[in-house]
Amino acid sequence: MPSRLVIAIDGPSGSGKSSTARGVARALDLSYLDTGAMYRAVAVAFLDAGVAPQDEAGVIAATVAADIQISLDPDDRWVRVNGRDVTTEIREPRVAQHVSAVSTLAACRENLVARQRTLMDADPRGCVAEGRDVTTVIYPDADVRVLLTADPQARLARRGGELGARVNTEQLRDQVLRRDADDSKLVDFTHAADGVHLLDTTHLSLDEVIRAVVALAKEIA
Ligand SMILES: Nc1ncnc2c1ncn2[C@@H]1O[C@H](COP(=O)(O)OP(=O)(O)O)[C@@H](O)[C@H]1O
Ligand SMILES: Nc1ccn([C@H]2C[C@H](O)[C@@H](COP(=O)(O)OP(=O)(O)O)O2)c(=O)n1
Repeated sequence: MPSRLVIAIDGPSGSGKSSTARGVARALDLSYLDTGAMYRAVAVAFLDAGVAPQDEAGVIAATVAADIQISLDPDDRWVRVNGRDVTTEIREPRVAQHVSAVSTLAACRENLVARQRTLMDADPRGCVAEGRDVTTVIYPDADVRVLLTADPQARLARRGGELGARVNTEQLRDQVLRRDADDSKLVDFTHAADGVHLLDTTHLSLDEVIRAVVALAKEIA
């Protein structure tokens, strides 16, 4: 394996990106970047500032101005925006409902992509980063690039298992299926680009998925 290793993982909601990326980072002793947490943090920032989701100029201004601090430790996840800890808040349904207002604006993506590249380069050991455009836009030169997929039913069941009684069936479908449809407007995370390994996780356990990605990393001379 190279002395510095970069692993890029993309996929739709509930495909297992975060859990897989954290497991791989632990197994290979690498830093971990949750790029989606940054989109979610910006959503909190614009909502806090009273900006309406339809106000594109307002959402862009809130993105550019957002001071985002994020942990790169797979065992200690936290994110702060404009000085406030929003680790728990970014997982709330109101954030999932409005985060696509950020992800569907090219200017917001450009701003976050530049920060994400810098964060991926911060640790000399290397990094495992996950999101929607890590394999294609943020780090197309990554040593290992993986696109995780899973049937919609499996993804709904996984996200439902996480959120439990906090959401009803309609809210769950909005969080997973509507959000994926909106999020795919500017990035393609359903087809594997050239050189990207496609891994269907529908019938795999989390451990099996982690082992498959670690094996890909170990294949590198
Ligand atoms: N292969 C898998 N089999 C079963 N459950 C999984 C698998 N991968 C992830 N999960 C579970 O599904 C939920 C969503 O996973 P997560 O990693 O947050 O997905 P994503 O980051 O793609 O939205 C978590 O509760 C996680 O433990
Ligand atoms: N690299 C990324 C990461 C996330 N996003 C967007 C798309 C998602 O709706 C939000 C939140 O991403 P997150 O990975 O937390 O979402 P899931 O956990 O997969 O449901 O951010 C993106 O557009 N590009």
